[in-house]
Amino acid sequence: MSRSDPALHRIAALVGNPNSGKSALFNALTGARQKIANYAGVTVERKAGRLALPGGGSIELLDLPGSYSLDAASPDEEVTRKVVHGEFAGEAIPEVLIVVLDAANLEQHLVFAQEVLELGHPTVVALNMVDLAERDGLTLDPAALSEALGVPVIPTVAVRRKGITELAAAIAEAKSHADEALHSRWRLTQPERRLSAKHMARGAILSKSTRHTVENGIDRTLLNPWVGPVILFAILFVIFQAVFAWATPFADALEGVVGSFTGFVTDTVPPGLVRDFLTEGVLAGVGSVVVFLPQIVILFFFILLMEASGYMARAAFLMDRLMAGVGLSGKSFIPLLSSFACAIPGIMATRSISDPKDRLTTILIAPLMTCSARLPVYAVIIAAFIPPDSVAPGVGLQGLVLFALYVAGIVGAMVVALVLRGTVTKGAASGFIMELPRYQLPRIKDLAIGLWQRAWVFLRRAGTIIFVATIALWVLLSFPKAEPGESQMDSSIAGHVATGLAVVLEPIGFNRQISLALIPAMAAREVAVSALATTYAVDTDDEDLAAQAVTERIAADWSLPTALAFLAWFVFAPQCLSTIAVTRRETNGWKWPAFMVGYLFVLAYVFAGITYWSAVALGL
Ligand SMILES: Nc1nc2c(ncn2[C@@H]2O[C@H](COP(=O)(O)OP(=O)(O)OP(=O)(O)O)[C@@H](O)[C@H]2O)c(=O)[nH]1
Ligand SMILES: [Mg+2]
Repeated sequence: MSRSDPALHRIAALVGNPNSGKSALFNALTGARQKIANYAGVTVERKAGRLALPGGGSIELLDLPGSYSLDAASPDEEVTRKVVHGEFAGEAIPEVLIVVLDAANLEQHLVFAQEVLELGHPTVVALNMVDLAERDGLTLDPAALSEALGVPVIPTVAVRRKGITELAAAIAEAKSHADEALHSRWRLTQPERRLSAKHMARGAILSKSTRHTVENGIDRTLLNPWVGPVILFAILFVIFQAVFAWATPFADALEGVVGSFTGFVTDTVPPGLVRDFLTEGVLAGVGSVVVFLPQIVILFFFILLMEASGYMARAAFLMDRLMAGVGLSGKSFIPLLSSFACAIPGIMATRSISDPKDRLTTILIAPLMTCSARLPVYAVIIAAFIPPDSVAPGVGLQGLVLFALYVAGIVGAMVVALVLRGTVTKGAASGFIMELPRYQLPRIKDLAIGLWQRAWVFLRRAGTIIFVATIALWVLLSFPKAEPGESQMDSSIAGHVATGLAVVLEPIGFNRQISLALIPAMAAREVAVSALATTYAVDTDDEDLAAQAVTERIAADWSLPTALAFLAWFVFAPQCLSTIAVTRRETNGWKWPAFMVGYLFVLAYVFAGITYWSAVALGL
């Protein structure tokens, strides 16, 4: 299709990275004269408007979706590529391209700008958001940039209509050259574009404030390919140490409170069903979960701190390389990171991943990230079996084991991703460019609100889903009542179920208490802890023994290989129904949730088994 085909409209198009301000410029240039339709065959919006040119005449202006590259990755980018190449039927090649740059992120935005310029169309560059660049302490030199790019560069502030007239004039000027022959430029490779973007950005920046220089210096260290990951690893290590070291006094205090409640109920309520319900069901069960509140709060304190300070985006940037190694992009990092809180928001966050196979892979591995519901389970076993020793000054063994469990989940996820990308979700990895926010001192108030919200979510779970699941288990454990001389556990309904399950679970070292705890834990993982507490409380007639914390009962009752196998199980097992439900919703069917549950159970069983038998063989 020829550019001078008179049957077609003469058009100009706004292109640029996402969030550079294309739509804002589009609105400023066209005012209310807009038409919104869809591109043929795709759901991407075609936003067009009429731009009156200074000196008479007008041209149709297109607002294209943001893209990072003309090698289309997402449906949005595909539209941009087709439009600038004139591949859409009934759509002319744009006579003028307006490349929109974010002046505050110049280096990054210049990469795509060069790719557009290589097409050789008449082009104008809008250096947008100069107000934000100034706020960041950057003074830019549009003339130098224009020299380097070989096209006019117009500084603009779209939201304040600054530079709009100048931009329209430059578009009119470029349009008058539109009938000259195309002359494509030398094509660069992506790394070459990056390098020259760096030089051009440097040349266009006249001065920087000290703040900008300091931040760049910090980034040079934190984002250094060798030093950066070491620092990230060290930070995570400190976090997991703190989860144990700082929480202990608070957890002990909470345990004391639960203990005195139990004492109070035992003293005041006459023996019988009501007392058993309160002590064995409510206090032993729900109380055993609530004592983990300090650890949850400490973990989220650090996560919120990393988010608010701007470090989290840097961590994602560092992870991008690692992710590329297993066939995923850095885009998967944020969903996977959210999964450390809970897989449900994590899986929902995968909607931002454009490549469907990337997205599916990310959904399938999200449950392997250690969600906060697993923390109580890990913590209770670690407290029971791992002595609170120091392996080095300031390095506690318990924190180290917890750290190892988190790492095991991550490594597991990466290996699974690698396997999936080579088999069920085969395909090439897509590229990823991310904007790094500025560093900020976190505000105490925001942190406090964030922590309060997390703590409240946890307590609400304890009061609802965990409470209900624990009480249901208590009922199943308490009836029918045992004959004198029989154990309550053996005669109860739950006991019979456990005996049935033991056939499958005994080979991997699980005892009957564990078999029983795993079923209600499908509702929420923390229930495993409350279920164990209730099971042990029901299973004894000895008041003193019943009042003991679940940690002590487990320490006395389980072998170390069993405890380790239980931990290994929880690293992999798909232990919560809500995750399965959200996977069904996000993948539109039962196929992928079924696949996910299947592979996770197999991994959990195999790894728990391997752990158990290795530990037994080592004589632990
Ligand atoms: N301060 C400032 N903000 C701007 C400027 N131009 C745009 N913005 C804001 O930047 C944000 C992104 O602008 P959009 O116009 O939506 O960006 P876009 O390039 O169309 O983004 P996509 O359509 O996602 O590719 C909006 O919140 C705008 O209000 C500017 O010159 N200065
Ligand atoms: Mg837009």
